[in-house]
Amino acid sequence: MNEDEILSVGIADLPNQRHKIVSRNGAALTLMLCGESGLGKTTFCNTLFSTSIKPHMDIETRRSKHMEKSVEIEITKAELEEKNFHLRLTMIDTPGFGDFINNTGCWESILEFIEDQHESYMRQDQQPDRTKIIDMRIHACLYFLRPVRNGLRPMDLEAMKRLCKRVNLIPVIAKSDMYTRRDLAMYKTRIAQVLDYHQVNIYKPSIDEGDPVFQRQIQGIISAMPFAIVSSEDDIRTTDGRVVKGRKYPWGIVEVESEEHCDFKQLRNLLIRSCMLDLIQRTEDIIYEEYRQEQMQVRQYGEPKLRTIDNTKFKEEEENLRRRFTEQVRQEEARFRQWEQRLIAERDNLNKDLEAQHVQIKQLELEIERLKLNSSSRKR
Ligand SMILES: Nc1nc2c(ncn2[C@@H]2O[C@H](COP(=O)(O)OP(=O)(O)OP(=O)(O)O)[C@@H](O)[C@H]2O)c(=O)[nH]1
Repeated sequence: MNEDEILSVGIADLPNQRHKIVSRNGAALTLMLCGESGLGKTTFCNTLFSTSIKPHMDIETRRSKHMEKSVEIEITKAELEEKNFHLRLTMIDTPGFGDFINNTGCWESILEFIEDQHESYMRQDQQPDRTKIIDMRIHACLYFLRPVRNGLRPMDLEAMKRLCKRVNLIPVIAKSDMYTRRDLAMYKTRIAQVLDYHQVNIYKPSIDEGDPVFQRQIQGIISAMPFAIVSSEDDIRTTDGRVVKGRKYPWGIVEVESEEHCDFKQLRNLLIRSCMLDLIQRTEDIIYEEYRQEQMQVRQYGEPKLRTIDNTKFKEEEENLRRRFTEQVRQEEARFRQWEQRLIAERDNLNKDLEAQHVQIKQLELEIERLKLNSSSRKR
């Protein structure tokens, strides 16, 4: 054995062994895309992995989905490989989210889906055989925002308040090439302030104490939050001859990967480079654990989850149904009362007729009696 071989045995080689195991096994990453239709979720997904993972929705389907007025869950799976590292990717899209005039409670079905994945894992974990566990717990939810003057739309704030408790939440300002630099800086500050004020706990990568290069990278990612991104699946040739992913305008080219133009690169670093493991570990060790502990406090081991009727949409429907039912009962009662009064009036009329006929009969009887008396007195 030479000196190098001796050094590569034992504790000092643990990181290499770990690296080999992780490379061999690969990783499974589940990402959720949330945000109203047309904000560029599909384009982002395809730009992120430089391949057409998700097909674009055609206009007709998009229109019919709008008519259905429901939030759907759409799952796309893909296997990616880079430098012998396998990534089993699951993308979860939420078509219909925030697309209607009344968006009250539209986050409920998404929240329920996220919780169902924790629940499903917990139940499988309680089984004797845990070799075939299907784990669909979501490691990060990218929330696509369309900023407004005061930062966030109330619906986005309400949705994020709830989602941040169950998933690593990453707010993203979509289509940032639509805003001027000054507006974008203002939106970023306001969104951060609003989220902070309302204690919306968005994902912040943990800073590794040891490695200064890694620390700088993470600092860069944190300072870019909330990310303002531009996505594009098109290759554009720049004036200096480079071919880049970008969007071409009469006034110039927006390069997706340029840190001068947007934060796409920082977000990509976070998701699939520097912080992928942190996202997965935080989901398993903190978010899932919190869910498990909460559930274990309110139910017995193995007992099914209690479905509380706190779905705002259901509550609204229930309230409408109750109102309609009360109104119908009120109308039926009024109709019945009218009918009853008509019957009473008819009965009174009949009684009056009867009375009149009775009087007539009595008069006729008296007449007969009188005639009988007259005829008998005449005979005598
Ligand atoms: N200006 C600009 N346009 C973008 C950007 N990203 C996507 N788009 C365009 O926006 C349109 C909608 O993009 P999609 O990716 O289909 O949006 P989506 O959120 O997936 O929409 P749904 O499929 O309806 O949920 C397309 O024409 C894209 O080319 C961006 O960063 N900037």
